[in-house]
Amino acid sequence: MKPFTPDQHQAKKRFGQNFLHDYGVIERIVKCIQPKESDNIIEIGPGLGALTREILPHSKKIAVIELDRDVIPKLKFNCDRAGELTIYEQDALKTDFNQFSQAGIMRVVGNLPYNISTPILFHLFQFLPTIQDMHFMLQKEVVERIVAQPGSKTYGRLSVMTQYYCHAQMLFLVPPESFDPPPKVDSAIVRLKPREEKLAVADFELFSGLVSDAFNQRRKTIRNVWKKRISAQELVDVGLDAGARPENLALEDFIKVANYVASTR
Ligand SMILES: C[S@@+](CC[C@H](N)C(=O)[O-])C[C@H]1O[C@@H](n2cnc3c(N)ncnc32)[C@H](O)[C@@H]1O
Repeated sequence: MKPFTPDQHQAKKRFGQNFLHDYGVIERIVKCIQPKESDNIIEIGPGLGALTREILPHSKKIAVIELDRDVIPKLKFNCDRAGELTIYEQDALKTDFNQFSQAGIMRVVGNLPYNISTPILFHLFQFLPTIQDMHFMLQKEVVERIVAQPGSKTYGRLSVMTQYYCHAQMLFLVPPESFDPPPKVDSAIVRLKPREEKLAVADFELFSGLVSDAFNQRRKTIRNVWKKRISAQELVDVGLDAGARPENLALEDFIKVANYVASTR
């Protein structure tokens, strides 16, 4: 394989560019992904190809989505079999991922630009029926929020909504020195597997709205947070403590409340 030359490009802050150069970390990510020849891999933000060039020897179908057109020639230069890559020079946030599903169920990977990682996750949640799994490098705090359980400080809207869609697992931490330039934060790899069985939510908009309202006022009790939607007695009737705080409710509790409110309209 060609030597990797990540110093060939001046990183652009506005694109969240922190290029991975730690080979040990790259190898560990590839081991976690376990790419197979028949996989339909979609990489978001390949940059200079640190990950791409290590996945290419394993998989035949790789599509990459990169917003910064200046890195594309360097990405091609760094990859031994660049001709086998399908390159989309576009914004992942505006990409219709259904277009890739003709090549089979997708495996989405990427060392995401941290400034837009949450919007990218919510964008991808629209395409879950055609996604097998996702492996992302994100800011460590974001991964902690994704996998957080009720009662923890980091548990919030991102935890509930991600866990509604997916099983989430933090795989390992990555220090700033593994990147060039080093970010100001620690990073972590997360694996997201879409739930095989969709959870029974009667009205998704209502559920999502109740979750947002709850965590926008996380210090209040649920009786107060939702007083216009459901009474304290009704909360007790669905099996909840009306004096609990949103951070103490499990995903299933939010669903119970949402389905109850939906049934009373
Ligand atoms: C953190 S860097 C990772 C680069 C490379 N994968 C690596 O690990 O070294 C994020 C990459 O995402 C690209 N990017 C930023 N915003 C994007 C967007 N909206 N859509 C697609 N790619 C984007 C950046 O240009 C950059 O190449």
